[in-house]
Amino acid sequence: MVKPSVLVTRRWPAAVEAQLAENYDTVLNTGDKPMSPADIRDALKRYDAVLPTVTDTLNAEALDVDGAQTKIIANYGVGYSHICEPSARELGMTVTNTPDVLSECTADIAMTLLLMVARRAGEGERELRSGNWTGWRPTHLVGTKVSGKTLGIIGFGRIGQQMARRAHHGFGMKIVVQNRSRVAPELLQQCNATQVDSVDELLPQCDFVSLHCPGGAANRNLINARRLNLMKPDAFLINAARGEVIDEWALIQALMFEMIGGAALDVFDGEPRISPDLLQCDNLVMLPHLGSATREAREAMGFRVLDNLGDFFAGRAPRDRVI
Ligand SMILES: NC(=O)C1=CN([C@@H]2O[C@H](COP(=O)(O)OP(=O)(O)OC[C@H]3O[C@@H](n4cnc5c(N)ncnc54)[C@H](O)[C@@H]3O)[C@@H](O)[C@H]2O)C=CC1
Ligand SMILES: O=C(O)C(=O)CO
Repeated sequence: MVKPSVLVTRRWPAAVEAQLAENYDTVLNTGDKPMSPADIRDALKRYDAVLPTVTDTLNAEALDVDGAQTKIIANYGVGYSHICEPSARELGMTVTNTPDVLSECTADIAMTLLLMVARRAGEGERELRSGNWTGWRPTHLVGTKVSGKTLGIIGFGRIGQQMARRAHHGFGMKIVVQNRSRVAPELLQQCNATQVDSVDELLPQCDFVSLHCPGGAANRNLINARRLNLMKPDAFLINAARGEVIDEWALIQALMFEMIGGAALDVFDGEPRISPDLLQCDNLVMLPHLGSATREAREAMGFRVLDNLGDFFAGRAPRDRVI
């Protein structure tokens, strides 16, 4: 029997690549170079399945293909705002993602960011490594206490709920959530959380605000200059969602003029390009999109893609179909 042809756009964990090669006629991107929209368009004409990640652009231009061969785009990652939904639908392509298996690790990174920015850990490390540490003193790098403070979570889905658990059960934080739809009372009760009706209502109440909604056009600049102004002047903003959810220039202004206490980012608009202005902000912690970067999560994401492909090519509905 002829095996379906599969293109993997980046290197994946070895165990997953081996399994893919066994099950499918697999082409790996051994150089691990990001593919251009033109490369993607070409791949959509040649392979039964294309397996992209967040670094691939599958916008309307890339999906403007005549005679596409691809029937399934099985994304390696949970966020799929880099895939143009109307175009994929028009082409009749199935799109799947990899939810759940990375929720804990991504929440761990959001909690890491929260702690780092509150306790000025990035500044401390930079000082020490540059040889400028002159020793302990009562006024040195004094940060903000985390325990018992109020955390606002925007987007109370899988990762937002994991973040709430860590913050509430680990640090005794009070949790306030804002979600696009009403959250089941039993989910709120698990963290003694309260749901508010709008982002504007949430922001002024919180010492920390953590973003866990999807990216994409609908949430671009959800946190803009006006909303940054609604935050307490000593509050911190955490983003392990997508860069475009924050108006980056407005955030730079807020940080430079100390309109908020600080920010901590795992994701950036137009990453891996980083605005030079962000690099000037001392009250900012930055990580290079590490949310799901654990051996365990990255393998599980790959095996979840394999499950989705297995279902699809056996004629079953893939469990993680999103389009
Ligand atoms: N930093 C990283 O490495 C990672 C980032 N992510 C990002 O995290 C996002 C969330 O992932 P999951 O929790 O699995 O998704 P999910 O779908 O379980 O949760 C997202 C929640 O956000 C809500 N939402 C959407 N728009 C909203 C808005 N404007 N205001 C308030 N709530 C809104 C939805 O109703 C949903 O409950 C992904 O879409 C992805 O972009 C995911 C994994 C790793
Ligand atoms: O899964 C995602 O959406 C990521 O950003 C990378 O894990």
